[in-house]
Amino acid sequence: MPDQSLPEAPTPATRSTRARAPESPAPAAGPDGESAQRPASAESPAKDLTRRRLLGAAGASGLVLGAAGAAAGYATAPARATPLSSVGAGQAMFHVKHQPGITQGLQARGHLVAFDLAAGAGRKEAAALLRRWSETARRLMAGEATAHDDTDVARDAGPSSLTVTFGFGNSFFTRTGLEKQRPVALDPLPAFSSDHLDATRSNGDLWVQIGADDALVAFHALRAIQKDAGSAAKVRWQMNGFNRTPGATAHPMTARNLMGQMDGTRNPKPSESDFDERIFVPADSGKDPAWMANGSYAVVRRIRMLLDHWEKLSLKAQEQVIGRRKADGAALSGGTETTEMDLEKTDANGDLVVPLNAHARITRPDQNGGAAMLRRPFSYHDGIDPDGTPDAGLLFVCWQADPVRGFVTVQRKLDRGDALSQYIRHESSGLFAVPGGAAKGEYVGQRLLEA
Ligand SMILES: C=CC1=C(C)c2cc3[nH]c(cc4nc(cc5[nH]c(cc1n2)c(C)c5CCC(=O)O)C(CCC(=O)O)=C4C)c(C)c3C=C
Ligand SMILES: [Fe+2]
Repeated sequence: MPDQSLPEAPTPATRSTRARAPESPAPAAGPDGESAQRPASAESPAKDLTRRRLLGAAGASGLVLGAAGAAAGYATAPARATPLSSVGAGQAMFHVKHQPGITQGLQARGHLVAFDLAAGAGRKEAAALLRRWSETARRLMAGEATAHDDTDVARDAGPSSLTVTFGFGNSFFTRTGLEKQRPVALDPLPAFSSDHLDATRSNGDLWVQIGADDALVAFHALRAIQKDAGSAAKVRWQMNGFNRTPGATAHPMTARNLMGQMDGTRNPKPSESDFDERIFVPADSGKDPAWMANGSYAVVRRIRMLLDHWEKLSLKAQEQVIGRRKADGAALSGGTETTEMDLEKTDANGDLVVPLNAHARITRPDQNGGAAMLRRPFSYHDGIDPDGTPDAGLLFVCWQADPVRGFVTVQRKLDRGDALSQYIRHESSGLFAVPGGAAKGEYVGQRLLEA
């Protein structure tokens, strides 16, 4: 399927009521020369530039649309004179080779939600649901209203880089009688000794990841997805997360987590030659079902950070736990954030400067038989426990072509002796098969549900 990541030039039929920014600024370079905060996009820089120009042209040519060009649902809106900011105008495409929300840069706001099919709902109801969800995702990602009963929550905000991503859990295949189509890769994750998992907040038949650079846009999408579920599926669990707001700082480009570390430095980059084979299922993997071509497997872990404990450590001790400097993310062996870590370097006493159990040492692909994953997390904060402990941490979402070769291999290693493990607690877990993007006229998962 062709890469359809470029939006079409707006026509009266496809126009949104939301105005475009005159020109979105080019993203500042991240450590890899791409923007870590905005497009860590799989689009080529040329395409991305073309897209920005297109969006810019729309603004420049006065495409500030009112009732005449309105999308359904906002048809009675008065003419809109206020152009969107570059944040509001950011737009991810729905009809793309790989579902949106995997290679895009981190978004400021995220919702993860798992659903279980209702009693009596099977393959037919699931297909109808995925069709409704896909249409809602397509519309909202384009900055349009929902097809019915839009709540108006996001009407002034533009797409704000909204992405909606859909996945299937192991139990989905039993519920729908599609056991023969269940990927082997969806076999349950092994238990790890450090797990403190809450089953009620783990797994689920269906999983939806929503991300946007505006909190109202993200909530609007969450609510629409929930309402679309109707009587076919009910929410099993739901989690809210956040990242730094785009534009808040030009440097560092790599986001920080709630422990204060720069997190994401060594993520695989779309520009690397083995990126696709590490992250996405090929058409002919020999082990995945055909409907998973161009898809990926998402491992989701709610990892609480034991911040009271962590924050008592000295800066030096914190840096030894990770093996990188807190201020600039550079390896303890020296240089800048992107300087290759020297695993052999010793100090005057002959001790390794990057300790043997440092998190950034033991998670490296070259320490794990090449295992790699694309980490795309959200931080979370769900309030403060009665004893004053913050319920905060990382909604760790990682993407890979093979979860056993990726997440499981690395987590097994971490379980055996990661310096970070005494400062975190894995509280919930999910593994989902995320099919490739829907072609025009298709819905996500159609190749599974209508095979
Ligand atoms: C099983 C996989 C991983 C879990 C779980 C995990 C949790 C976790 N990590 C941090 C902070 C950092 N992680 C960093 C690097 C890093 N972590 C993983 C995997 C898991 N992390 C990998 C594969 C890597 C990259 C290794 C490499 O290729 O070199 C870093 C260093 C900076 C960076 O490269 O991103 C930090 C910091 C936290 C806080 C956490 C749980 C809460
Ligand atoms: Fe990590």
